[in-house]
Amino acid sequence: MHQIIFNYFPALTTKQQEQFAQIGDLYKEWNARINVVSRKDIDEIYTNHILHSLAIAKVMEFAPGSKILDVGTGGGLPGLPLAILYPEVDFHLVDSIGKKIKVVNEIASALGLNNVKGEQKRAEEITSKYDFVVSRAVTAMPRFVEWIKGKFEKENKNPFPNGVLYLKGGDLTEELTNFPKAKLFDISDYFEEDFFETKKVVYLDQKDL
Ligand SMILES: C[S@@+](CC[C@H](N)C(=O)[O-])C[C@H]1O[C@@H](n2cnc3c(N)ncnc32)[C@H](O)[C@@H]1O
Repeated sequence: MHQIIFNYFPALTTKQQEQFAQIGDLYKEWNARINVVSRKDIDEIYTNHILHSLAIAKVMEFAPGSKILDVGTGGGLPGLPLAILYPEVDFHLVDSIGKKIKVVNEIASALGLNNVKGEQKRAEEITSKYDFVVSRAVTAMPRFVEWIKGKFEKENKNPFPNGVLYLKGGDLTEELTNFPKAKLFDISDYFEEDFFETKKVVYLDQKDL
């Protein structure tokens, strides 16, 4: 099942391959105790959750030394798969619910990820600065932007200027009315599974928030 990750990311190191091979079982074990992904979806963990998270990496590669915030990470999505892919990038994963953060930290520790900090916190309370903010399925863009405005480093070290990379599905026309400069990337351009047919990565430059 994890083979799908190797197919789309053929340059993984042995360590990364081992981590991706392990993460599915870790999610299955933890999800039986603390619900972090829909239980009817857990058998599709590699496609619907792990590969979906990695769509962000197909849009833009994070430069080593970047600092990334994952807001409303739940059980660590998209942050944990991205942290495996980018061991030299620092990931701060926050969620307002403590038991979800327990799952994040347990999985990060079982995988030996030392570039992940999971913290129980509301997005609005964060005071640090980041190069990018990533997220999936947390809230509509206008509210999300209110939470994370002003939390960006000024200096850009990545291919795109610092900003937001948000995993979204469905019709975004209304949600993005106030963000005319948002760039939409179709995930179906990178991954052929039907699940990705209507799914997108939305990029917003922090200057346009
Ligand atoms: C539908 S879940 C998505 C979780 C994860 N991103 C995923 O895709 O599997 C939304 C998460 O956002 C969290 N959340 C909602 N409002 C938040 C806030 N203001 N600050 C931090 N987390 C928040 C919730 O606790 C919940 O875990």
